[in-house]
Amino acid sequence: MPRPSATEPAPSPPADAAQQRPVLEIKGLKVHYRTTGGDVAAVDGVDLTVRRGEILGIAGESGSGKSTMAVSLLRLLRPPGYVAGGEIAFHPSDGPSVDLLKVDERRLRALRWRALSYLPQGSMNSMNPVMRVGDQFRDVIVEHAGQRRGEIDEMIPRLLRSMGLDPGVARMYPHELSGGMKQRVLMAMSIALEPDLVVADEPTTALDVTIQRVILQSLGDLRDQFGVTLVVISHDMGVHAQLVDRVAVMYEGRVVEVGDVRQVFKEPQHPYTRSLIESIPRIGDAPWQQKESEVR
Ligand SMILES: Nc1ncnc2c1ncn2[C@@H]1O[C@H](COP(=O)(O)OP(=O)(O)OP(=O)(O)O)[C@@H](O)[C@H]1O
Repeated sequence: MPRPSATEPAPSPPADAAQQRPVLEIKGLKVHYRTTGGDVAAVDGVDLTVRRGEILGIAGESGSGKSTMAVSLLRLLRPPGYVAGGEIAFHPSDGPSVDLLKVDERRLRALRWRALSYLPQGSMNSMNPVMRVGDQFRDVIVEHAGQRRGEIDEMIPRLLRSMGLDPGVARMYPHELSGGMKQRVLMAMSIALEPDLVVADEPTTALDVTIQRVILQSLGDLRDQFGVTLVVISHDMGVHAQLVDRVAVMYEGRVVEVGDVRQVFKEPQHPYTRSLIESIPRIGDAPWQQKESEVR
């Protein structure tokens, strides 16, 4: 095959090749915080691949670096944090690959919501209190995909229904919704523009147990119904046992173990993983045993 000349753009890979590429490849990521006592290495050389169509869990106790990694890959890291090294290759299904750490702000804005969505920790409290839910949807959709304006009124009820919410929720204000409803509204918003990847940081924290189950089910639906790839960050190993395909365990800024979730629960390789698994409260069947029994 002739090589493209310097003036000719390189041919894009065929669509099926793009589908087979991972969504995200993190290599040698280092993120530090400057403190008066010296630099803290919050993320200390992480390599991690997110495969297309999977739900990847990121586990680890508070302080292990999970959120720092999430905000870094979305380029939302604020001082005194800074990226000390590494690269994050993002491969959207309908565009060229980019290094999220180097891409310019304009391109990054174009990727947010459309290709890469983020549900930050505590995002339920980030909704605008004086705006109806439907208007908050419209804002996101119009700002990031103006040309779809005509479709919006049809899209919002469909998205709300897909997350098990009544379309009437669009007319409500955030204070009229429970925590679980708000979380589902945000999840519906996160997939409005059909992104390749959704990163959800502690999506079930601060919700009671029954609502947690509903949220986990809805997160699973995002992947099963919409084909979204998900990264779910949670300190709660029970969440990983019930939801994810693969889990990466972080400890002191490093990924100490990554693998198929059942394998990791069955035969944890790292002592830290073992201690995380042992710390799950057991009432009757343990969550990962439930998952296995559901398959049988
Ligand atoms: N603004 C900051 N200044 C200094 N150190 C920070 C700052 N933010 C986080 N850190 C440190 O970085 C490390 C990783 O924190 P990070 O919040 O990423 O962990 P986490 O696993 O997401 O925990 P949590 O779930 O509690 O947020 C911790 O040692 C934390 O103390």
